[in-house]
Amino acid sequence: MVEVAPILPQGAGYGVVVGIGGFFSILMIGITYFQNKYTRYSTKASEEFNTASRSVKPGLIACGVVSAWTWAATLLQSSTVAYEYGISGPFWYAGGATVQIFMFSVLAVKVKQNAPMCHTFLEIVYRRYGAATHIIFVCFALATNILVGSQLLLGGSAVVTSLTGMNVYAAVFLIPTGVCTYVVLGGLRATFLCDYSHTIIVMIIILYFMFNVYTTNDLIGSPSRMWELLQHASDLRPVEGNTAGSYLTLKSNGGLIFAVIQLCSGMGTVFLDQGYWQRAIASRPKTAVQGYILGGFAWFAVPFGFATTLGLAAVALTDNPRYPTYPDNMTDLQVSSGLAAAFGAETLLGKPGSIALLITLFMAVTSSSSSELIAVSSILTFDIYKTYIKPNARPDQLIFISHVMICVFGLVMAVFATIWNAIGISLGWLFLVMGLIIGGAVFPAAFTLTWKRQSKLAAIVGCLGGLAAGLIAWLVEAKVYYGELTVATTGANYPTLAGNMAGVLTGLILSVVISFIKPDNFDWAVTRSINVTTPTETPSPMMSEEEHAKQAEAGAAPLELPTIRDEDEEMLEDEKVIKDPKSLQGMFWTALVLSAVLSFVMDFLIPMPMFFTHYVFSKHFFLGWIIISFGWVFCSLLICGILPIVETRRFWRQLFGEMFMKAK
Ligand SMILES: NC(N)=O
Repeated sequence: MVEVAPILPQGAGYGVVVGIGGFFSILMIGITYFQNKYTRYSTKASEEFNTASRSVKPGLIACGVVSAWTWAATLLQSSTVAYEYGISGPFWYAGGATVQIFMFSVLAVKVKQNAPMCHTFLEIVYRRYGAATHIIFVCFALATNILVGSQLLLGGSAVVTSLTGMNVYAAVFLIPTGVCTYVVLGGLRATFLCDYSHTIIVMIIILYFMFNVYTTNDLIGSPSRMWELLQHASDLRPVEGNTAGSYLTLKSNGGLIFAVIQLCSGMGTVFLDQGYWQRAIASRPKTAVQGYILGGFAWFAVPFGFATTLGLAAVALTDNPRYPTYPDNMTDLQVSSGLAAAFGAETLLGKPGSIALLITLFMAVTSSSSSELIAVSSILTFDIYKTYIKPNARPDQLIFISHVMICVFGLVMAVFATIWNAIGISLGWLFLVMGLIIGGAVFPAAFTLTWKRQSKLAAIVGCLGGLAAGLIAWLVEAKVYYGELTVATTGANYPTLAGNMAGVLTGLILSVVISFIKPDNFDWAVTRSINVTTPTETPSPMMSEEEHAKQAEAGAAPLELPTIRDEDEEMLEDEKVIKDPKSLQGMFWTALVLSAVLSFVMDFLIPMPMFFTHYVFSKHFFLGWIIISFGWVFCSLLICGILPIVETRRFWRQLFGEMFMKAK
């Protein structure tokens, strides 16, 4: 696919993919051993495996959100839009996909109020609307996971292949193998711990690139030199639709179109991805909102910092003899495959840069894949197996099915990525198109949990009408505007913009109009009773006293250990909150106001004045922009790296005491 010779040997590709995957699997065995021995959360309990016992604190939730939302595309497509539109690309990539995480904080608190014991958002659909609607939503949810999962592998494998020459199909199948292993071993909680390490590594490598490019590199080395090189690139290759063709302006028509696509598509890929619901379900009730607001804030820095560095470096260095495609420009396929970042890293830093990129990309792909794997496994276990095949399944059967489904979905992701590779679908195409396929279900899904007036008819017609409108608008626009339907025309800006907007907005309009004509008046008590039909049937996420006694005989820790006492206390506190959903009403308003204000500031107040005034960044303004990007990445590192340790410091102190001093 790519004419540029790989800079690294094939062994580096296999080493990273197999070696790091193997390392994390071994780490997971260790974590699982200590979790089962020193805490009450047993990975053998299906509640713990799939919901982390609904006990995770906000720092780790924020980190998990960042990790799930950091795709290959977050690094690659953000650099592509930096390459295509200049400084506006990274801003819109980040701003256009952060607000959905902020908005999800509202759904997170609503889950705790209206369906606190659910495992998946689809269980809420089933209980509220019945089987037909449930099956439609399951199809949308699985389509979302398949599109996202295969897109992760498509982007990751393209760059691994470009950098190392590793066989692309080997990469596609080997990347999920290690992830499947560690997710099967550890379940959701242990996945959070791997998310933690992966996210920190990604952020440290982003800082490594940023410091190199903006402080020491011989080709750039300072913001002011980057500004000069971008000015020069604007003269050589002016950007159509940007003020004066400049790479240094937010007045970019292409950038703005991308922003709208990103907003619509991101709503689908957050609201319909069980991975984000799973993190809300795993949160402690009082802190779910914090987890999502902090997670959104922290995630912004990943594409913003990375693409403002490597994407812009690729623009600045395209006409440098060290650039891999020199003296040519990148081909459209290379750009669309997300190779701007790879070429930028290679030009700036040679082999060390390529290795750093390979590692950060692998971390991003594996941590978001782990989220997809356990999300789909929950859907297939609870929404298909338990709902339609074996309603009285025992916990050990549920765990077994969860394990099998993780492996099944790992294979499905790889098969779809293989298909995209074989038929010539690139990361950029898939990224722009996937939102229009799933967008119709965004608002019907959100309203299922938040709006008691949405009727069953409105939910169904909203989803299917949105899907039809999205597909029609997309294909008609491509045919009318370009005169033919090809991969190139269907992946272009205007058709994908039309499709994404039509999908999401039609779903919204149909759901609202139909619900107003004939509204439902749903009683949330019905969804609050999911999985808690009688007190004795309440599934315990913790080990029972008997289970614990059995484990204690086999060497597990006794129940009176401080770690275990604290876990019991937290569980009791959370149960009280869940029994009184009104106690979360303050959190709901906080989430609503914060997400609205932050979204407005991020996507309107900051960029629009610069867009409408056609402002081109001066050297000083660019310097300020870069300083902010550094500051933001550091803040994100604090949120994801330090906060989870601070909020669990008591646990770690007790755990080490129990492990090394045999404290009782
Ligand atoms: N997760 C995204 N949209 O990068």
